[in-house]
Amino acid sequence: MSPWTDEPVLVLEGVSKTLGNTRVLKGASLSVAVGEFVVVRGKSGVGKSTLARIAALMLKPDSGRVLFRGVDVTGLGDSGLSQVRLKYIGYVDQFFSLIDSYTVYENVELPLRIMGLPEKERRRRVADALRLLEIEELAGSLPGELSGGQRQRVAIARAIAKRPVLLVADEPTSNLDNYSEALVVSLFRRLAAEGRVAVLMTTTDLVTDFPADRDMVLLDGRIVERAAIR
Ligand SMILES: Nc1ncnc2c1ncn2[C@@H]1O[C@H](COP(=O)(O)OP(=O)(O)OP(=O)(O)O)[C@@H](O)[C@H]1O
Repeated sequence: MSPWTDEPVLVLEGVSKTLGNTRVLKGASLSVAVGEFVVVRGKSGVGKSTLARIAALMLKPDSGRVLFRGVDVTGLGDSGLSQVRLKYIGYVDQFFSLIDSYTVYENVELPLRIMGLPEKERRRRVADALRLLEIEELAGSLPGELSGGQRQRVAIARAIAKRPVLLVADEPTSNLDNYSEALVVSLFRRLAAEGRVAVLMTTTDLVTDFPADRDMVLLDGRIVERAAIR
């Protein structure tokens, strides 16, 4: 049995965050366990990226607790947090953050190098991730040669190649055509269902039905069940 079967991977408890003069999060709470695919919807500017960055341990809340695999990580220093991120978290940000001088293959491989994986394992994981995102033919291309949607799929491939325990994807479908959006969403659903990962996805899409275990909305700094406001 997996050591964290019953324990949510990530718990946000009453998390608040002010950026500039804006109180973006006002006691937001959420939990995600391995096997779960959780969607957080919200209009532009409501704080989805702020929430995603806190969930990916990229940003600390002003108050509230962040538990990762049962441990309160709010007090951890930068190097402790970056160790946890490197080992356990895949994060897809809104800007893709690809390295322009690296090929698609090299971009997806980079975190695996930093993790210290042997070359054969790196090759296997990169090939798997590129295949799952249907971008094998782009392996030798540079990011500058790709469309926005292709770059987004590369960023998702890079995050899943790490085989993270927690995958945080901030608006990962915003640049995708309908086909690619369905591909990505069903991939998240499948990876979670296979019990390999806890997936947290944000989206500005308030309409589409996603195959999520929990469908939440970020509203006025808090997270509520979508069903409760329909
Ligand atoms: N560094 C910052 N300094 C001041 N205000 C900020 C900063 N970053 C974000 N904000 C503000 O915080 C609020 C939430 O931003 P955030 O990026 O989390 O929203 P979002 O829901 O992800 O938006 P979008 O869907 O447009 O990406 C916005 O009002 C934004 O203007």
